[in-house]
Order: sequence, then structure tokens, then C-alpha cells
Amino acid sequence: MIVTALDEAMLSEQTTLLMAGIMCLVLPLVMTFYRQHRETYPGFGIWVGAFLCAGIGCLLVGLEDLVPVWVSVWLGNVFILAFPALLALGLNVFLNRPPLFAAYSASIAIYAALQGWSLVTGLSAGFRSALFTVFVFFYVVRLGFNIYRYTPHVLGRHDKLTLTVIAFGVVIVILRFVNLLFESVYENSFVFDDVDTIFIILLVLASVAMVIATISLNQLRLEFNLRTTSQELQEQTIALEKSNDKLAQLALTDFLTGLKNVRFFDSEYKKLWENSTTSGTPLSIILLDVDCFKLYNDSLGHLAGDECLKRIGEVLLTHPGFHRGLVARIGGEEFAIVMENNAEQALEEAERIVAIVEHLSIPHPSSLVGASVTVTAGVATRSSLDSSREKLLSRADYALYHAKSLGRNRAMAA
Ligand SMILES: Nc1nc2c(ncn2[C@@H]2O[C@H](COP(=O)(O)OP(=O)(O)OP(=O)(O)O)[C@@H](O)[C@H]2O)c(=O)[nH]1
Repeated sequence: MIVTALDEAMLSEQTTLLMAGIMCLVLPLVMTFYRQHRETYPGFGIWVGAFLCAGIGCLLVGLEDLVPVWVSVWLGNVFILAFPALLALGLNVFLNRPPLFAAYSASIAIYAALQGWSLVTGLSAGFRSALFTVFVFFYVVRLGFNIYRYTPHVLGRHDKLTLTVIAFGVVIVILRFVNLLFESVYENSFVFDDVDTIFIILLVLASVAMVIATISLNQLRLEFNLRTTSQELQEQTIALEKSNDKLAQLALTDFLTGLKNVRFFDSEYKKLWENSTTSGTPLSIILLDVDCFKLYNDSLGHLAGDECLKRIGEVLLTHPGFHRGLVARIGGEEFAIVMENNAEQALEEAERIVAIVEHLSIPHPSSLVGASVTVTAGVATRSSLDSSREKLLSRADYALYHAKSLGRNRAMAA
């Protein structure tokens, strides 16, 4: 009773195939529409071709009564088989995998040959169905494996929708195979003749789901690439900012000693001067010059001279008294220190530096002062007499000149 009711409710296999064919021809149109509005990745075009093949194949098989048997049963089935094969091939291209074009073409050619042979020799329709199902099974499993294994490479994760659709496809194919095996057993007792119609409907549903899955796959990849690109861009911007900062630092740093250079000194000295004008904090400047440095270079060479300047630079860089001040190399062997200290403190610091350099005991064979490298310092502290920062600087310079004339290796205040 139930069987009869179901039987009556079913569309004939042919009608279903024709409807499936039309449906499968509509799907590529949807995909083409999508392609015109969104960027698609290589492989998407092959998928469109796959659905086109499915549509043509279904129509050819559905028109069994109108066209020669080789067109419907042979060519129609070859077209339908090309559907999963092209889906798998397109996926390889989409995932940047080797497309295996030759392998897929060969497998379809083998199927076509076997199908033709079964027709010529008059083998049963059951054999042809089994043959078809085995090939489809192979493609669908391959499709599922590739999606599982390689989509994370292009999406950064698994695409659950595609995996679900493929699993659905695998189940349908397995059910169809089981049906083929047991058809003869339950044929008259349980099932209506149109069981194939159910499979066709299920496959059409799977095809629609597959179209949605392919579009979603493409969309996810677009989004993933956009995310990755903007992340990369962000990282590059940060790296660029860092290297810009570094470049800016380098532009203001003396390459030999690592102290600030004369450019930095000029701008920073200006700021300290302005700050002292507004806040009334004391401002002192120490000018430091290496004694008899020309003779040092002449007797030990320019490279040794550089090393000597580096060591004096280290002393200034690490001297605790200068932490809050400005220390720079403003000439060949001339250094300047600007500090927010009064005259007494500044002179003390200058004397300390002179002593520290002497204690470095860097041998100076031709010095007019002693056996080792020494420095002389001129100190000036801002007073009401200093109308400008240049004036303060020149007073420090004068003190230095005076200290040099008194025999070097000493600190003198202006
Ligand atoms: N090795 C080395 N020498 C430098 C550098 N810059 C300048 N000099 C040398 O420093 C020397 C400075 O000599 P002078 O200005 O005559 O002064 P000085 O010999 O130190 O004599 P006093 O200042 O009177 O003690 C010159 O010979 C310059 O060539 C440098 O970066 N490296």
C-alpha cells in the first residue's frame, strides 16, 4: 500500500533527469553572475564547467527515448562523470596544487572506454551503474581529502561547509552502491522501482549545496587574503616606523663615538636654553678638547686616534653626572656638555672628567702634557651677561682657550 503510494508520488526517472539537467544548467549561470561581481580564484572557472557538464549529461540521459543510445547512455554518463572530476580538478587549481589534468583526463577516458565496451558487449545496466558509482566515489573521496588536507593552506583553517557537503556526497554515493549490491534482493518485496529517482534528487540537492560551497570557499579565501594582507601591511608599517625612528636616531648620532652629533646639539641646546629662560633653572656648558691630538694622530696614526676618541666618548656617555644633560661631539676632537647645573657643580664635573680621562692612561708618546692622553675643559654658566646662547658658548670657548694656554689638562670656568 505504502509502496504503491510512494510509487505514484514519484516522478519518472527520465523526468527527474531532465529537471536535474535544467537545474544544473541554471547553477553555472548563478556562478557566472557571482564571477562578474566578485574576484574569483583560478579553478572557479573549472567548477562552472563542471556544473555545465552535469547539466548537459543529465539532459542527454533524460532524452534517452529521443536520441541514439550511445548519445544518452554513453556520452550522457561521460558528461555526468566529468562533473565530479572537474570539481576535483578545479579544486587542485584553486588550492595551488598540481592540477593533475592528464590523470583526470585519462580516468575519464578509461571510464568512457569501459562504458562503451559494456554497451557494445551488452553488459547489464547494473554493471554500468556500478562502474559509474566506483568512479564517482573515487573523485568525491579525492575531493574531500584535498579539501580536508589543503584548504587550511589558503584559508588558514578548515572550511566546514565544504567538508559537510562532500561528506553528504560520499554518503549518497555509498548508499547508491549499497543499493546496487542489494537491488536484486529487495527488488520485489520492499522498494519501488524509482529508487534511482531518489538518488538523482539527492545528487541535485548535493549539487546546489556544492555551488553554495564553492562560492563560500572563494569568498572565505578573499576574506582570509584581505585579513592577511592588512595584517602584513600593519606589520610592515610598524617595521617601517621602527626603521624610520632608527634612521632619525642615526641622523642625530655621531657614528664614531655613539654620542649625539652637532645637529642634535644645536636643536637640543636651543630647547635647554629656552627652558632655562622660562623656568629660571641654571644652565652650564662644558667644552672639552683633546690635548695635542694632532701629534697623537701623527705619531700613532689616524685609526689609533679614532679609538682614542671612542674611549673618551665612552667616558662621557656613561658618566653619571651627565645623565640629565646633553652630551655631544661637536667637532673632530671637541665635545660639548650642556647641563642644568650651577657654575660650581659644572666646574666640579669638568674637573672630574679631566681626571677620569687622565686615569684612562691612554699612551700619548708625543704629548706636550704628559705620557698619556689628556683633555682640557672650558666651563661657562648662564648669567645676565649672556644675551644669547651663542654668547654663552663663546664664553665657554674662551675659557677652554685660556685653559689650553695655561698648560692644558685642566678645567677652567669663564
Ligand atoms: N683620528 C681622528 N682625528 C681627527 C678626527 N677629527 C679631527 N681629527 C684631528 O684632530 C686634530 C686636531 O688638531 P688641532 O686642532 O691642531 O688640535 P690639537 O693637536 O689637539 O692641539 P691642542 O688642541 O692645542 O691641544 C687634527 O689633526 C685633525 O685631523 C677624527 O675623527 N679622527
